[in-house]
Amino acid sequence: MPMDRTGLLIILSSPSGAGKSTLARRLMDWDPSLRFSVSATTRPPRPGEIDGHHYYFTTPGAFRQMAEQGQMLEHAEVFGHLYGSPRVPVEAAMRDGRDTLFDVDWQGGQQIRASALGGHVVSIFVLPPSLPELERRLRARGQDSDAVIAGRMEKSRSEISHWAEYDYVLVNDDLDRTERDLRAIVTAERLRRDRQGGLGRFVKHLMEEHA
Ligand SMILES: Nc1nc2c(ncn2[C@@H]2O[C@H](COP(=O)(O)OP(=O)(O)O)[C@@H](O)[C@H]2O)c(=O)[nH]1
Ligand SMILES: Nc1ncnc2c1ncn2[C@@H]1O[C@H](COP(=O)(O)OP(=O)(O)O)[C@@H](O)[C@H]1O
Repeated sequence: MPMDRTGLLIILSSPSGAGKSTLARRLMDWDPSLRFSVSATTRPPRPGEIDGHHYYFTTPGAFRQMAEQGQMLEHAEVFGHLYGSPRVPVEAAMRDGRDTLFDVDWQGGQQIRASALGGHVVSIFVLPPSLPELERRLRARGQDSDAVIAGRMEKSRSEISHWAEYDYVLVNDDLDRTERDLRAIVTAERLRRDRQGGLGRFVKHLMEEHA
């Protein structure tokens, strides 16, 4: 008997540069059945970013229209640009029992928790080991101008101030260790979801099978 399950909603947030895109990529390599929620954004693409893979790059007008039509599960302004998670693919994944991974800021985290999707939500906040190390990583990534980096550093404190809203907080010092912790969280939360979801029916079936 297959177990009924609703896809898990996994929220990953951090100040810019703490490593959440890197961790998200590693998590997807570990489990290709995870679905990454590709966000729409009005921010211009960075070198190497692919439309439809990293983001759906769009205009403010088209973005606002999507939001007004209720096509966004959540949306927010971050660093002067609009970002949002398209609703339909998330609903489809949940129905199919596939887990969705979101790379969103704290505003997105709050809206996904509050959304009426009714699934099992787990939220993880990634902290840098220090603010100088955060800046070093932003520079090492080599994709943002000094002005953009300064803006992101300035915003890092307000993003970090939301850490306590999250179920788990990881300090991303050693990347391999953080990745292992993240996998452990996903594995444990899947088991909790099953416990709350279809497991009851499964146990009933198990007991009746040889009654
Ligand atoms: N609320 C919300 N935030 C998003 C979404 N997509 C990305 N973000 C956040 O926007 C911020 C900036 O993202 P990005 O421009 O890719 O920069 P990066 O985080 O430095 O790689 C990050 O905090 C992301 O988590 C989204 O769909 N909704
Ligand atoms: N634990 C870590 N130790 C050292 N460098 C890291 C670590 N995690 C990520 N990085 C590097 O820091 C930079 C920013 O990481 P990224 O995943 O783009 O952050 P975010 O998505 O949170 O903005 C990248 O160059 C990445 O390779």
